[in-house]
Amino acid sequence: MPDFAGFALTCLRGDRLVFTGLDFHLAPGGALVLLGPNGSGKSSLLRVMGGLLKPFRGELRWGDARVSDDPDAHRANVQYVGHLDAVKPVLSAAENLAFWAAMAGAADPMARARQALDRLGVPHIADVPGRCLSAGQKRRLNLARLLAAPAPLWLLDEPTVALDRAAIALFEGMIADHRAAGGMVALSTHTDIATPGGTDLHLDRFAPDSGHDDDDFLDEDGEEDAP
Ligand SMILES: Nc1ncnc2c1ncn2[C@@H]1O[C@H](COP(=O)(O)OP(=O)(O)OP(=O)(O)O)[C@@H](O)[C@H]1O
Repeated sequence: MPDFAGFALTCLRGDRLVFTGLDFHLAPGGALVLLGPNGSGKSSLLRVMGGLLKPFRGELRWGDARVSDDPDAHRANVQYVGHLDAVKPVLSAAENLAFWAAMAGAADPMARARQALDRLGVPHIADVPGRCLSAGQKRRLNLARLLAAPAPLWLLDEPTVALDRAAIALFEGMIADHRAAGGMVALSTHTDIATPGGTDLHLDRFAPDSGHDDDDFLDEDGEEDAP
């Protein structure tokens, strides 16, 4: 499994410089915990890492390859679970997951979906339509996507929001297993999530300081890059 790293990353959203000069490195089995106050850029960095948002400056590398040379190949290495739930309301929980498993090329998507729901402790929601799921059940369903449609790099934006304690424990076990198999994870959180041996990355340390001439950035491209 290759390393994943970012160098001298600068992120601009709208007309706001969010972070600048940010480096990170993830080795196989590694975990990066993104910390910082509201608005410090945790979600933005996860989107940059996933190729959903182009960095204004800097570059990402997957092993020796520059991510910007083949963004589609990079997206195939990533499973991103964000704030907005991706649950289709008319499909059952299992059908929602089977869709993702099929997209990932699973031979038997429905079997994979049911296994993933079992692992998340919610086999009983398999036939429940997405619109009838509770917030925590939806979150478990989204996290089950990590198992139903596996990828080496997990990018997780506040993954434990709405989860009860039992679900958080299950989820921590999933992360440990993923890392033990050489997978990598970057996650943002405002709470404690057990990631033994993980590295904390404090986004507020990369906030543009008062010495920056922000006009240097805004003159070139004041707009946010499209995904
Ligand atoms: N779609 C967008 N367009 C323009 N600006 C945005 C957009 N999304 C976020 N921003 C801005 O980017 C900055 C960083 O936001 P981001 O969501 O990355 O922070 P965060 O650390 O994840 O915050 P929180 O802890 O509240 O989730 C904020 O100033 C925010 O207003």
